[in-house]
This record gives sequence, C-alpha cells and structure tokens, in this order.
Amino acid sequence: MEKKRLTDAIVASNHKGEKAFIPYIMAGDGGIETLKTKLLFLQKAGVTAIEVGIPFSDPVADGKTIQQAGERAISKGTTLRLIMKEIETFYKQITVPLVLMTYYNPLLSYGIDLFAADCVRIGIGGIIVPDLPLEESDILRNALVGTDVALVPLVSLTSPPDRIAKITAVAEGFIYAVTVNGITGIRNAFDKTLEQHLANLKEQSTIPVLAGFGISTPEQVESMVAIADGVIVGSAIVEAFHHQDINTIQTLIQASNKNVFN
Ligand SMILES: O=P(O)(O)OC[C@@H](O)[C@@H](O)c1c[nH]c2ccccc12
Repeated sequence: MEKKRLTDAIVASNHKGEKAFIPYIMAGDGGIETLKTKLLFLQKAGVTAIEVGIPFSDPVADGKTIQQAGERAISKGTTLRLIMKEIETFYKQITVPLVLMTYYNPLLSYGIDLFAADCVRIGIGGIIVPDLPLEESDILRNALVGTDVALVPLVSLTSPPDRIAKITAVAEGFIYAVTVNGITGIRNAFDKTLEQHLANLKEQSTIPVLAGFGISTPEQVESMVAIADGVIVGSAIVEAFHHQDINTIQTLIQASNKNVFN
C-alpha cells in the first residue's frame, strides 16, 4: 500500500487555497481523559492533521514549555501504552490523520513490531521519531512497509545537500523542515536563509514540506505558509490548552487559512 493518507490530507488543504496546519499536543497533559476532547476540538476547528506527543523523561529536542507539559503528563501516569489504548477507544471518531511524535526509547520498550501493528489497527497516519537518525531508521521503516503509516523525517537548517537528498529519497507523509537551530519553543525571529532553504527542499521533494519549531503567533504562521506547504505549531498550542485559551488556538489555525491564491 502506498503511504498516501497523510500526504493527501495536506495536499487537499493546499488545494482548497489554504495551507496545512498541524498542531502539536502533549498526550496526557491535563490527564489522559482530555486527549479525546482536545483531538475532537482541533478536528472541528479545521486542522489538517494532529501531532500527538508521547511524554518522555529525556526530551532532548524540547524546550521548557514542552518539557513541562511532558512532566505534567508523566506525573499523571501517562505512558505510550496508555495513550495507544486510549486512542483505540475513540479512533473511529477521528477523521484527520494523527501523527505520533515519540523518542525512540518508549518505542523500543513497547516493541517495534507491536507498535507498528497497533498503529495500523488504530489508524495512525504517521510517526515522528526525532532521535532516530536516517542511518538507524530502517528497523522502524521496515516494520511499516505495506502499511499506510508514514515515517516523517526531520530536516535541519544545517543538513548538507547530500544528506537532504538521502532524506527526501525515503521521506513519507511530509518533510518536517525544522526552522531553527536548537530546541522547540517560541522564537521572535528566524534565520535569513530560511526562505531559500525551504525553496530548495520544496524543489527536491515530491511530498509536501512543512515548517515547524518556534512558530507561535498568527503573523509567524502567515509568513511561514507563504514559503512552505504548511506549519506545525507546538509550544504555543500546548501553552494555550494549558491555560484553556481556546481563542488563541482558533486564531492560529485561521492564520493558515488565508486564501493563498489571493
Ligand atoms: O514547539 P514548537 O517550537 O512550536 O515546535 C513544534 C513542536 O513542538 C513539535 O513538532 C515537537 C514537539 N517535540 C518535538 C521534538 C522534535 C521534533 C518536533 C517536536
């Protein structure tokens, strides 16, 4: 089976004259019972897909906001196993693709083959594993062959051209273009080379290129969707859910839906 569900969802939103918007939430922040409510809310608000974070004790790519959300989730007993079980109870109500974001360690202790099989069973659209470099990713990629679960790669601002070529050759779902050098968390400004970097990636990739890291205001969403196929917003969404600031979430989503053909 070709891995098309996640790509198709992004392309479909782009065809509507919108750009893809993928919010990130931390599963178990506020208690596992809030996961379904948040997913249904975001789906109704018109997002393209949803990145679901698995809390982990050593989140090396994460800044303070997501680290603290992870600690809150862990303190409430959230594990990968619990999250998979919880999603299984309501996955039929979720029509937007879910992209699980987890570090490699929880995956290893879950068991790669079991994880792949469970992802298929509960309709997961993609997986992001930030601490799994391309060279080490075959075990997971092989476990997902023949499924519609995409292994989404990260490309950094500093990835050299030959590495970018290797990554785009095996990329599935979309390319996650990391927009800053460093960790997740809101930023005031972006590198001047970003526009050219995204243009290069788009030229080389046959699947959509989405920008993520540091994007936290409607203005930043608007300027990013002008140069990428969509955005991923994490810390700002996590913070807004933590403070039950629904308005901020809706405003961020709407910023990606300004008609790009005008
Ligand atoms: O929080 P930010 O700066 O908006 O960045 C997105 C991000 O949170 C989400 O995609 C993510 C959370 N943790 C990660 C670790 C690696 C890669 C990506 C992520």
